[in-house]
Amino acid sequence: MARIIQSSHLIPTISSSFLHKSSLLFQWQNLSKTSHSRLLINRRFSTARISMSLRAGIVGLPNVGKSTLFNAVVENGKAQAANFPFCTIEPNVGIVAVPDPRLNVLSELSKSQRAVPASIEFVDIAGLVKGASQGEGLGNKFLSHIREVDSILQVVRCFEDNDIVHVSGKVDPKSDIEVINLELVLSDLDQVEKRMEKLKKGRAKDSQSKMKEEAEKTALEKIQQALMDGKPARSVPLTDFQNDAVKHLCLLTMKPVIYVANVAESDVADPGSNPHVKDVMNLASDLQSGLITISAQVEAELNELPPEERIEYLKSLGVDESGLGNLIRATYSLLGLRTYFTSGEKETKAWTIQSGMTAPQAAGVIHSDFERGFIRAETVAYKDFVSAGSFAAAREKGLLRSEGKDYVVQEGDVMLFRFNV
Ligand SMILES: Nc1ncnc2c1ncn2[C@@H]1O[C@H](COP(=O)(O)OP(=O)(O)OP(=O)(O)O)[C@@H](O)[C@H]1O
Ligand SMILES: [Mg+2]
Repeated sequence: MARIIQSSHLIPTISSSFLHKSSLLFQWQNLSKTSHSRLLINRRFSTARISMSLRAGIVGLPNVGKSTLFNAVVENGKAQAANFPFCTIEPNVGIVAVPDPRLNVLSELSKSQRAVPASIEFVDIAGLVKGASQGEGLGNKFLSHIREVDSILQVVRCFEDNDIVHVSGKVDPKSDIEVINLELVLSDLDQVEKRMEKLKKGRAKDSQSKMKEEAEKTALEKIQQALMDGKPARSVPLTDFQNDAVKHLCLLTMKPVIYVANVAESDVADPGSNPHVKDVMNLASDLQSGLITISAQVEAELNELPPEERIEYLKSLGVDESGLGNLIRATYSLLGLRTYFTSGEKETKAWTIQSGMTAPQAAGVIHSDFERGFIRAETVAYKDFVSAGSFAAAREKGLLRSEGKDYVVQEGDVMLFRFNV
């Protein structure tokens, strides 16, 4: 319930008529010469679920700074994006704007009434403990929360503080990371084995489903082997078809991970000198994952200060800026996310897609109907849009391309979708 209320904050123009397709269609501008196709000038619509916002789950052992980081990101999001319909959906889910200067440039050129940045949903997940996959702690419940996110930010404690209890008695990032990763691996293994048992019954009737079942079985055998070796599912090379076949399992170790080394105030200026951070760095690189160093505590304290005192505080720590903007941008790019824009008089909007998405898939981020009925996408590169000044001018100059369903959307494309539903 809270989600839906807050969604309407995020996209204030969603009204109850959104639910009625006919009225929704009525508002789309029909610029097509054929009576069936419509040209969408993206404006007011998004799915009731906030589909442009991908979810990053903040995961880690208890007491490592997850909530401190979450609160800092969310509070800062509010402060940094006064114009952004930012919201906390539930106490532990918050939406944060992704800073992007291109948005305002496009918005000014199109004389848009408003500019809506891309966003990431951050989810603060309760601490995992050893044995979680066997139901220890709050075990399976929290593993299921991780299953729902698109990517994982694994917070690793790199600060020493005798007053703050460490569940295993001492600060040891390598062991902490291993504990978490083992729980994720064990949970996936359980899931994979249950699924393999089911697949043995071979329920597929037609040849298409049989092929899919076979692909799933082959993929699961490979994944099972990797998991038994303690390796994540994402380390297994799979074909696109196999990947698709196992997607429904939402395996935890298939999700991209960024390690967040949470350091003490005294390490902010030179985190690399902290041996715990070095350990995390080495592991992150071995595990082909990203790494961000931040002090959740400093970020939380910065939020408490009036703006003029923030600069003083940062200076006293030997740094120029807060690490949060960086964290958000890094999360966005390390997760292979890309931005495309829609730009019109009503609104200029940045949409988030996964790298490699085709034009219909990108259209589907706005609404599933646009993917289903996709015909083509009028596309212009960001810099060409800026040099021409508008879609019409870009068309006149031959900079506007008409792209079909196989077109892979490029970073910064400005797009108009033609579709037929
Ligand atoms: N970089 C840091 N330096 C010093 N103290 C920190 C730092 N980050 C967090 N803390 C402190 O660590 C304690 C635990 O933080 P927090 O509640 O955010 O942990 P958590 O991972 O959310 O724990 P739980 O799993 O129990 O929810 C708090 O007292 C917080 O102020
Ligand atoms: Mg917490």
